[in-house]
Amino acid sequence: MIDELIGKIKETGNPTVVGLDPRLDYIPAFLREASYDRFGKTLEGAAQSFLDFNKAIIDEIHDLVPAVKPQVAMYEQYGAEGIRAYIDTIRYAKSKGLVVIGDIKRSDIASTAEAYSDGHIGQVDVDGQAHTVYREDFITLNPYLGVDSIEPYLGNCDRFGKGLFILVKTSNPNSGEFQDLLVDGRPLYEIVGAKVEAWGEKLLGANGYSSVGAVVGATHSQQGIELRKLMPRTYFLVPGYGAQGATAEDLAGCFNKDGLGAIVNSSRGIIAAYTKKEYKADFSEKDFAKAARQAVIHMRDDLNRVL
Ligand SMILES: O=C(O)c1cc(=O)[nH]c(=O)n1[C@@H]1O[C@H](COP(=O)(O)O)[C@@H](O)[C@H]1O
Repeated sequence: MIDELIGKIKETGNPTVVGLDPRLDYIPAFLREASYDRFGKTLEGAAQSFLDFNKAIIDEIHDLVPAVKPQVAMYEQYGAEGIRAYIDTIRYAKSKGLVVIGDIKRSDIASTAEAYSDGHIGQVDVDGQAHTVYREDFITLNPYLGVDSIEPYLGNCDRFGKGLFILVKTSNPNSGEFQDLLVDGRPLYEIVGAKVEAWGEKLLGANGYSSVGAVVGATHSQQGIELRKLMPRTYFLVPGYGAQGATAEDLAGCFNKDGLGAIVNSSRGIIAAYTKKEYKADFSEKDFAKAARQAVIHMRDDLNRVL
């Protein structure tokens, strides 16, 4: 799967991932009202407004970016209806040629991980009848339980041509609480990074990168530089640009000299761009998706400036 992602990055000349993290707060009122007219102020009403919002944004950005990253929590909180919107968002994004990174951050013992893995990136069996369910291309994982908790996903990556992004150094302010602890004189995130690089060795693609990637927060620029050296074959998913305060300069060290090696996510900074003062003058609420397109162009140019 990493080669498909790299192909799309080269085709668009853009390492930007649009994070599809919808919240009712920034679904434009006209979209929410249209959905409530059909379904009332119900879970279905919320979920339908998310799907309408995502589709409009995907229509505007699919030619500009390689990938989208729906964050499952935003959908899951609305129950079955929310999950339906998550699945329908994945289907729609893929129908437009986008690579889909399902941000599900799962972690459990192997027998349970197998169920997550089969549902998201493999297939499930119903008495001899195989079904593919969520169909993300990549998913995010938490490695805290160790290699046996990751193996069920590695197997499905190989079998179904999928990929992973595994948390190594996260973008949040307290990520150092555990991740920076020194173990035999080495920070834990480095030990995890070396493991992720090793886990990916069997899934190397034609471009020399593995389908087993790492999440490395843009907010920790020095660690990004160190991890880039330590993990030459691992692609980085880099969140934290924009709404969390990281700049293009902060994350430049996550890339290799050839401009590959990392994709950078922005969620609120793109999908809620129309609410921000720098876009308000040019884009009304009705033009929220066009504002998102403009924000993607701005981010693409900003990233390419430092590559
Ligand atoms: O795995 C992630 O994508 C992730 C890891 C991390 O360390 N930090 C982080 O912010 N994320 C996700 O990236 C997105 C960031 O959203 P914005 O801050 O709105 O751009 C959210 O979906 C987070 O869940």
